[in-house]
Amino acid sequence: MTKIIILPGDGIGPEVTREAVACLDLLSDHFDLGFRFEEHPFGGAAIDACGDPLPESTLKACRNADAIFLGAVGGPKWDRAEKRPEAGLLGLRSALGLFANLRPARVIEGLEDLSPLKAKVAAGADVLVVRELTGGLYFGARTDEGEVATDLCTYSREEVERIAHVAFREAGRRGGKVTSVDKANVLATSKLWRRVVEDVAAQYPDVALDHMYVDAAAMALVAAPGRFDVILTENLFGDILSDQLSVIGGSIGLLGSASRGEDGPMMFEPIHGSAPDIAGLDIANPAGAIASAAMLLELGLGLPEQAAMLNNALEQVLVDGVRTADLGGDARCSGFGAQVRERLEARLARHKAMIEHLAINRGCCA
Ligand SMILES: NC(=O)C1=CN([C@@H]2O[C@H](COP(=O)(O)OP(=O)(O)OC[C@H]3O[C@@H](n4cnc5c(N)ncnc54)[C@H](O)[C@@H]3O)[C@@H](O)[C@H]2O)C=CC1
Ligand SMILES: CC(C)CC(=O)C(=O)O
Ligand SMILES: [Mg+2]
Repeated sequence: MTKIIILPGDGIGPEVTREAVACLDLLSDHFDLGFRFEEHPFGGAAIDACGDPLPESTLKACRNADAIFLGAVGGPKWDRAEKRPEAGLLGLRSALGLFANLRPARVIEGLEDLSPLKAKVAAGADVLVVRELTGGLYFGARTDEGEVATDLCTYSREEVERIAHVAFREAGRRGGKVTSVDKANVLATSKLWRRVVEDVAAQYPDVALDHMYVDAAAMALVAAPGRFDVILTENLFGDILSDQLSVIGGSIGLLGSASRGEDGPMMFEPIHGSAPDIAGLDIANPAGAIASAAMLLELGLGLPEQAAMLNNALEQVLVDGVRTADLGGDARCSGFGAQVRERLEARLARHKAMIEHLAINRGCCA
């Protein structure tokens, strides 16, 4: 039995999560993977249920899970809540030690028209953002004295080292290049970041390293996304740059992500938020959630064959021209999910036929 904790959250979170989990369920049935899905309150929904965005029971279930899947949290309903839904998300990432957040983005071949960039600029763009997830401004001390407020940004050598190792290892498996993004012309934390990244780079002679200031990197991402392979950056910069990067492939609704720590269960979530402006309308794009489910299969559970099947089915739906509103179409969230499962079922049927064919042949030869 494989226990997968589901945190649908708020806004479009439950809508996109439903589509992704249905894909996982289909694969579990076909391959007899024994997935058991356990849903828990989280974010605004948990505030409504018990006054806490991260209830103790939810955290306990996550700690004991094989993998965690999250929709999204937040929304205007809780803007004035004593503890906001987003505090639950930061608390969960921190409690599970999920310091590394991987956000891959690419322009799919033949789908350059989805990019707002010129086809020539977009072609071949394939970037992995490795975002530090449990340090920096989001986790520093805050003060708010009414007319003056502060947020403290802190990074230690150890925090930079461990995320840098993740980025260099990923680059070694991909295009062999890390671009470290900071603001080392101004910020002390960025100066430390750059020194430590240089030190770690010395251990990876086959991976090229360059540095960019975050403002120039934001510009280069839209001017020449093809120059990047792995972007290594801190929490705030990674949050902002990955939303920007998502548009290069078409829409924020397309991107999934994986978060991991030194050990323990990994967490998977689309990079978007709860999108209150479209919640409840069944028009959200579930592709990012489904891509996150594929990452869960591959990185969380070590099932690359099943992950590839799901990714192929997802890509085929886009190649076939099915588009949700964010991509200029009129497909529904549920309809898009159903189309992915239809393509997936066709692949599973072919897989079953192939296994039966091999079994018959083996029987003949025995
Ligand atoms: N991981 C999480 O749970 C995150 C939560 N949030 C929270 O979500 C709430 C809304 O934040 P926003 O700044 O509006 O960011 P957002 O990512 O929710 O939405 C930004 C824009 O993108 C669109 N969009 C997002 N996902 C989409 C999808 N799957 N399909 C089609 N369109 C999509 C939305 O309609 C909106 O116009 C806030 O409370 C914020 O704190 C924001 C980012 C991440
Ligand atoms: C609460 C926020 C830090 C969530 C977010 O925007 C993200 O992780 O992408
Ligand atoms: Mg974000």
